[in-house]
Amino acid sequence: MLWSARWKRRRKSAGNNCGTFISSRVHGPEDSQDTVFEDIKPLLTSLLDGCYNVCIMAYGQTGSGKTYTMMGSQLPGEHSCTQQETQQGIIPKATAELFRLISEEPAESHTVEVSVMEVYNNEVFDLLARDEQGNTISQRRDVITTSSGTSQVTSLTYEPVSSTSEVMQIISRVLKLRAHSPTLVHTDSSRSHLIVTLTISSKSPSALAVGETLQGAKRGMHPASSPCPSPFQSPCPSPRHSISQTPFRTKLQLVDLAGSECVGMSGVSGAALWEVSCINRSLSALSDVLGALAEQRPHVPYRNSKVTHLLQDAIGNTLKQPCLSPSCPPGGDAKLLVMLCVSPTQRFITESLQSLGFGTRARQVQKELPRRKNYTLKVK
Ligand SMILES: Nc1ncnc2c1ncn2[C@@H]1O[C@H](COP(=O)(O)OP(=O)(O)OP(=O)(O)O)[C@@H](O)[C@H]1O
Repeated sequence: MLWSARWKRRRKSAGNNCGTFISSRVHGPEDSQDTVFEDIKPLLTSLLDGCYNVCIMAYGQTGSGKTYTMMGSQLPGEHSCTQQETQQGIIPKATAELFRLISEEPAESHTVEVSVMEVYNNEVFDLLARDEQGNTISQRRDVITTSSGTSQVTSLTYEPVSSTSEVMQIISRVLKLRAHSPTLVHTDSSRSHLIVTLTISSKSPSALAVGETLQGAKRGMHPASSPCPSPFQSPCPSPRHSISQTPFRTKLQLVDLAGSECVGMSGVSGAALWEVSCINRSLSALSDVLGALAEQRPHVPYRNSKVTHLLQDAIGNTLKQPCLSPSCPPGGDAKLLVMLCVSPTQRFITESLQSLGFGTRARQVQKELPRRKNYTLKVK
């Protein structure tokens, strides 16, 4: 597991006393969206190899820049192309990179489907559901644990997509359904966790054995006999196609978490108070899960909250179909990158320290979890 911290652009200079925290990478206010994305890019190659599910999540207090980091500063269509590209966040950039990688593979070797969910007040909503007239609506769904121990959202809508613009059009359409409300800290605060999932399926693995090997060599893959590389360096060798006739599926989950919030500062009351309580409880459940993984406790409380249950596979479970490569770790892997968004102002020092504490906990997760559980987490 790896985490990066991002300081939101500050209006005026403000000191911080967070020097005792060690991070994998810290981005300052001057760092562009492109620079931030350079941390993400190497993760994406693993998706096509079928070795890993990848999850990138933004965590931080309300108003600290999670949506800006994940989505960018405006929705598609609001500005000129060039401006749009430079200010795009991780979701559009990762989607574009994924389709670029797919374009280097043999034609029609991979298909992609998108699903978009929000977790609001500890309930999961499918934002791609449609009513009888075909209009997009938000529909409540259940999360279940399958017999193989993985989590699954029942009746979730998946839309096939073949380009970045298609994905972004879908996202911009459904973002209007996401719960937002103004608080004293942030005038357009997201009140839910947003989860965009791109599911990548191999279409015809048996027909691809030769082409895949050539593409692998082109992309500089390691020989099949070498050990699986670090999750943030280069792709895992993928002899899966030539060994297995079974298509594989991997998931890229892009998560914009709702912000942690101090009720006194955000000045909410009534229904909004309930929202804050649900947000804070789910974030604390996420922290508990990381704590349990870090301490290698036999029980990890994934089911204490819908968001942890939903992200169970991404945080610590195996791929549904373990990688058959002799060089991959048994049971497959999940790769999780946590982007910590931190305010530079002294006023929010308590919240900033709390966010950095979350990152520290994420880093404490051990490299190898007990084999009995059959999963592995990578720590850098
Ligand atoms: N790195 C940055 N550079 C410039 N502007 C930024 C940056 N980060 C955030 N902002 C701006 O700060 C404001 C709050 O950011 P954003 O909406 O991303 O916060 P958030 O963490 O998602 O908040 P919430 O959890 O309440 O939804 C937005 O107007 C956004 O454009």
